[in-house]
Amino acid sequence: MAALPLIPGVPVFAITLIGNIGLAALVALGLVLLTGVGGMTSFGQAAFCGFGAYTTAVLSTTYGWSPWATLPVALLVSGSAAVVLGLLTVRLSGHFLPLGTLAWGISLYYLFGTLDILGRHDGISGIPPFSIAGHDLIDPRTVHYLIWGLVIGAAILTMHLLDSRVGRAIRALRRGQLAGESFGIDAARMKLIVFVYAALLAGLSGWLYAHVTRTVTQTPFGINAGIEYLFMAVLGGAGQIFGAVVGAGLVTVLKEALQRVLPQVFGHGVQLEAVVFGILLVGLLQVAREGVWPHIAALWPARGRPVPPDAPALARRSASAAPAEKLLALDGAVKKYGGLTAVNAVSFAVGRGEIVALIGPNGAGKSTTFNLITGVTRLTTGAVRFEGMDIAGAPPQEIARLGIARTFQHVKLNPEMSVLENVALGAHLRGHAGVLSSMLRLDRRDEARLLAEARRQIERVGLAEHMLKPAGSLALGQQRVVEIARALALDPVLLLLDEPAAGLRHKEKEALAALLRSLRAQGMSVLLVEHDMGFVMGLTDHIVVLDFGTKIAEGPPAAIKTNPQVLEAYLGGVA
Ligand SMILES: Nc1ncnc2c1ncn2[C@@H]1O[C@H](COP(=O)(O)OP(=O)(O)OP(=O)(O)O)[C@@H](O)[C@H]1O
Repeated sequence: MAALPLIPGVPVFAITLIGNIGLAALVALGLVLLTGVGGMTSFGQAAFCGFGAYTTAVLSTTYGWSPWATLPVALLVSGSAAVVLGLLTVRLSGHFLPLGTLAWGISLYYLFGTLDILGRHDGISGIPPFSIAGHDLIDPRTVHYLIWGLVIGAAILTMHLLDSRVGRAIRALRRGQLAGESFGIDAARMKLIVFVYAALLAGLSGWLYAHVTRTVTQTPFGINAGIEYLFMAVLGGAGQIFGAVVGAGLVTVLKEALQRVLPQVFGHGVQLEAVVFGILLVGLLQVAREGVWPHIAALWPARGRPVPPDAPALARRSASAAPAEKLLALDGAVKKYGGLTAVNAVSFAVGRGEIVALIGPNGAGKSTTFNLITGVTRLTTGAVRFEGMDIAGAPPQEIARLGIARTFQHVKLNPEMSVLENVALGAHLRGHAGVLSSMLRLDRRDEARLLAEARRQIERVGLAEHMLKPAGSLALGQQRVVEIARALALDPVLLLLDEPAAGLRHKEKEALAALLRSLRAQGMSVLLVEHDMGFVMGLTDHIVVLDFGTKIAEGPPAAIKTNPQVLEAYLGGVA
């Protein structure tokens, strides 16, 4: 890219077109993060370009500021607008989220064309060009370096961000919030961060655009442009950083080519560009659903990550403040769903260094009880105490912070992320790196310790050979074990395992039981839901039996085995 303007014979028109690709790529890059990685669809991204462009246009024409000096203000305005709109929008889910972005995208477009200070429909012209030491950067060949320098810089910073503690948290959002929240990730905050980040890139693009074209009107900041940017991100390969550049290139070149070729074929009276453009894009997406970039990337061998080297261990949780208390105690816990009582006045306790099983037939209320403990569902009445503290009503992030880690009945890993990265997500609360330090690569020591911890936990559960594979490529039983490693990476005091042995072979079950015994010997407590009675009876210290939401028995395995009520209700006479 850098050499392009130096190559003799490359026409200025081509350089200008490539500059436009760069401008679009900046916006698409934000969308890659927002939509492709974070799973939030935005049609309104062009409006943030508008904030950047109009801010610098007003400051540099009306107030005579230098274009360079307006950059921080342009970013501040775009970023502040994103905070306000993000607070309103990112909490929406499903189709409400894109509809919300459409709504403010349209509103802002009309606002830009209505305000006197922004020149109404005529916009603002006479914007000064960039200049360095008295030399104006008017020639597309020189502006080229500025545009592409910023695109490449933004791509590198974004790449760093994605490959970090914060990046893992952002990537985890796409598969639903619960798994991330259960490991202390504040999903609402993460979404807002991504939203603002994408808006800043769009604002940067708008700022550049204003001083490159030197005229700003509302047209490039409307919904049409917003849709086009989204197309670029999706077509290039949503979620792929270089996809943004490829998508921006494809859409910009295709539009340009159609505008040149079609009038020659069909005459100037027929405007078919939009129709043909639409058909071509839909066709391309049919062929390459994941976008174009993965197909390009497949042309050369993937560079695998190495197994992370050893690093100093992360700090461990300090000992409990109230060791005399039972670790976990449910006291008359009730959960009603309308007329159905899923959990009916259930009380039981888990002591320190104890393995307790919660058993019962399907629909007995076991998972609901788990959800009450982990803050996923709110109690109707009753209490849940952890180390003597009432934790009923605390959100999952807070529960994780206290040292309660869980696995899920329906595995909630990010299948595209490696086993290592999934497990590292479990150690999120034990790291400290934020957005800026991640982008600037100042997080490497923190990151090395998180990855080394993830590696240790993966080795501990016996999955070392699968460490670098995508989690989705493992057998379901192994994925459950990955979830256990992820839970262990939190450095928990209490481990909640929802059907950990489901899908495991006999040998794997034995290994799992040995692991849980060794955790118990180290003082960890485990509460597990399990249908495999052989596994439960041989492992646990105490069993709680639920039926139709009510506790019908509890005691040591030997007593439960022969309890007539349990045999009647749960084992149905099998034993
Ligand atoms: N969100 C919900 N809304 C309405 N009813 C629910 C909800 N979640 C659970 N239930 C009902 O509560 C009861 C207990 O369900 P729960 O999933 O806790 O049982 P379980 O013992 O975990 O069963 P399984 O072994 O099949 O997972 C069931 O009747 C279920 O249909």
